[in-house]
Amino acid sequence: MSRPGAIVHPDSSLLAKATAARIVTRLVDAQTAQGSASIVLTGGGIGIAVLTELAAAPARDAVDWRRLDVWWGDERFLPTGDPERNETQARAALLDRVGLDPARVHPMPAPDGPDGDDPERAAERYADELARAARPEDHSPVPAFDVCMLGIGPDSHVASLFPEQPALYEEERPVVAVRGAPKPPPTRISLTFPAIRSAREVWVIASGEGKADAVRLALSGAGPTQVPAAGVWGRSRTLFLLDRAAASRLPEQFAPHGVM
Ligand SMILES: O=C1O[C@H](COP(=O)(O)O)[C@@H](O)[C@H](O)[C@H]1O
Repeated sequence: MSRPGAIVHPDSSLLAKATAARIVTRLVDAQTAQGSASIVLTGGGIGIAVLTELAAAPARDAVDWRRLDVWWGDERFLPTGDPERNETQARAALLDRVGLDPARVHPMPAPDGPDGDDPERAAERYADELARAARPEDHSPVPAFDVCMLGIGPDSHVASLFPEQPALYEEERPVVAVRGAPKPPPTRISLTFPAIRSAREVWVIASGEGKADAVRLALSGAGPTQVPAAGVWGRSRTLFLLDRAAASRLPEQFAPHGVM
């Protein structure tokens, strides 16, 4: 477990650009040290904006894209190609523009996949895929992701872990089906807290004043059942990457120097 830190950028555009640059550095470092790297993507407005900036970044090809595994933190359980799927948006923003190995891109299953309209079976299938990629040294049924990116909702949800929902109590399974999500669509698939905490680095990315209360609560020692974003951390590093508006109600101990 690592204690969270907060980094504040002047606006959402610079937050997206700076996070894209941070991804390049993180993945290059991991590939240099280990030979390959892994990343968990998030959906949502700022999550996709980061991928768009990464696609446009002059340094993007410092990453060896063929030696990268791409996973998702959550997915809206909608048919393949649906514009609301996090996968569809990530492919359009970045994945279709770089030279990834298709075998190393791991979208969460869709209802037109092998398990049909059964999100519980789809979640099990994704857990199996993660287990096959985990190595003994990961000490976990999922890989020790080099970076896990997470958006955060105004209600403080991360991935598709919403306040007061059963998925928050999951201690064994790395992936669960979520039914009755308060944000559409109601049926989703999500990594659980244990899977997210297997990541070496967890980055919670937030833009806009509408996220300021959720960010404040997440960094104030709130309980993860009420404030899911308070329950995520990385093995070596936990970062809240914020724009000034999302950081406008930070607890005092996180008040940044210089940027505000
Ligand atoms: O539905 C989702 O929402 C969250 C946050 O999205 P945002 O647009 O409010 O930033 C996202 O993190 C999650 O991946 C996605 O499925």
